[in-house]
Amino acid sequence: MIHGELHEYTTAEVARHASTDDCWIILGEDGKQKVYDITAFLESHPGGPEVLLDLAGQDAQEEFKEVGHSKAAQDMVEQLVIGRLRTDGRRKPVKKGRVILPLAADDAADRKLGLRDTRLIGLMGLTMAVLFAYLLAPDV
Ligand code: HEM
Repeated sequence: MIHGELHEYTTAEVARHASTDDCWIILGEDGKQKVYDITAFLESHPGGPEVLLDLAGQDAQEEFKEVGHSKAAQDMVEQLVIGRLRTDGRRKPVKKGRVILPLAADDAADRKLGLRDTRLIGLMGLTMAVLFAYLLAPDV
């Protein structure tokens, strides 16, 4: 298929194809993403159908790269292309269940630490005040 003639799909359209009998994914670098119908390939995927179904209807580029797929796998992908992703200049939508969680947990830990620090500083100030009051108090 000639690249220029590929049909354009939106992320919303791709997202509607997310089941075992109708499964699309998005692959490719930002701005050059393509849409793939992987329904017929699910069962023959050497990595199993589950990993693909988890990403059904979504952008799977990051995960595809992380696995370090062979050149043969990358060539295989191109047999399944059905169109291009419509790019509207916006950032990619954040996917559900991404690595955002540990970061959020870190944030929470930071906030907790901040609160504890504030309390500690307050307590130190109070101790100093009492100490000074005691030291500076006129002798009886
Ligand atoms: C249409 C897209 C895909 C094609 C054509 C494809 C093809 C292949 C092929 C041919 C292999 C065998 C190893 C290799 O040659 O690299 C493989 C393994 C694997 N793939 Fe995919 N894959 C696709 C998408 C994905 C995605 C999105 C994931 C998401 C995590 C994934 C996860 C894996 C895993 C975990 C293995 C097993 C690696 C191993 O056992 O060493 N694949 N895939």
